[in-house]
Amino acid sequence: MSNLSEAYTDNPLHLHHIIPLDFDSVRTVPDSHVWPTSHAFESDDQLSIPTVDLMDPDAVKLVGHACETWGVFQVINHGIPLDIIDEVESEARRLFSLPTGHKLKALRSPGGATGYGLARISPFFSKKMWHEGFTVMGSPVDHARELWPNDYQRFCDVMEDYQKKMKELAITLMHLILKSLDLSEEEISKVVSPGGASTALQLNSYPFCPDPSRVMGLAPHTDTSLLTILYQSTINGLEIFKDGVGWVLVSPTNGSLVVNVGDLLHILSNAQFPSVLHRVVLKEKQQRLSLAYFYSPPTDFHVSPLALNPAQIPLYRSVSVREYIHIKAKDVEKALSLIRI
Ligand SMILES: C=C1C[C@]23C[C@@]1(O)CC[C@H]2[C@@]12CCC[C@@](C)(C(=O)O1)[C@H]2[C@@H]3C(=O)O
Ligand SMILES: O=C(O)CCC(=O)C(=O)O
Ligand SMILES: [Fe+2]
Repeated sequence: MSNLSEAYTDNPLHLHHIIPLDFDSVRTVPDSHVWPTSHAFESDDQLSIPTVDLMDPDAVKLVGHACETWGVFQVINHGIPLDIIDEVESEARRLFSLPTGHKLKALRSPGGATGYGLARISPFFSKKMWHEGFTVMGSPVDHARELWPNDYQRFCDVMEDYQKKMKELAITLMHLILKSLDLSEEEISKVVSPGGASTALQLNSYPFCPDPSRVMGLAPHTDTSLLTILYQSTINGLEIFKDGVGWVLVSPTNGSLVVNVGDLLHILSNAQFPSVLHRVVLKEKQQRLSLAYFYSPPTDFHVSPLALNPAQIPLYRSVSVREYIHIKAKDVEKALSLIRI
């Protein structure tokens, strides 16, 4: 067993942690979705995460500094044509605007990884999130056929093309990031190779909400990946947690993509590049969409701290991607500390 989808089969979820609310029919927020209001919902909307121009000759240094100090940055001049992003967004809108009963035809199965449903972290929170997602790993044809038996090709073509482009960008970014850690080309090519990677594309929708200040779009979490490349359409909502500051809003900027450090890069960099805690709050009643692309090594790859100088001790034991997914499925909050030496 070595693909990402199979890595999730041993940790099946209960259906009530997969099936989203029937958002079409609710007029008020049900108690199951009301989160305690506290100062924690406040965020700093003045500070901004760094922006890195990928054409900048100093990109290696800039990317390294951003990973070290923020764990997240925006990229511009990333080479992803904006019309391709628009097409994915429009196909995602087509999917999420189907009636709830219809979307359930493509429901993620309890031991499955792909299809329509709640975020995987749902079981760890007592309140439900105001969110619905659709996970794609490679070809989405099986689920697309369930949704549109006679009209699934365009959705598949657009999703596959986007994943190809995202993979190229993820590889470019990984080279820059690992170079900034002073890894040799040989070491880099062990971690990053075009043929060998585990990847997933997550379409996120935060539906229209009658009372946005009482709900949580996506609860605070770190991503499991090496890195995640996120496109957020025009609506605010993404916040990252910065030590000493608190929650910082990441406003969408036209044409830029948000890159964040995931747990696997945290381990690989021996915590020099910490994975960033982030969440989505609803700032407006209107529906918000985002597209998250997760890039990781193959599931049988062992991740351990690299590029240590003689004075440094490894903070984490070696762990395969597959094992780390299992550990995180059991305890999302403690996963990193459970492999700490
Ligand atoms: C590859 C993946 C990362 C992810 C689990 C998944 O199989 C596909 C969905 C991803 C997502 C998106 C929302 C937040 C998150 C924590 C979750 O519950 O599902 C991430 C997962 C992750 O990074 O572990
Ligand atoms: O919707 C967003 O802006 C963030 C989504 C996210 O964090 C994720 O899919 O892991
Ligand atoms: Fe995330």
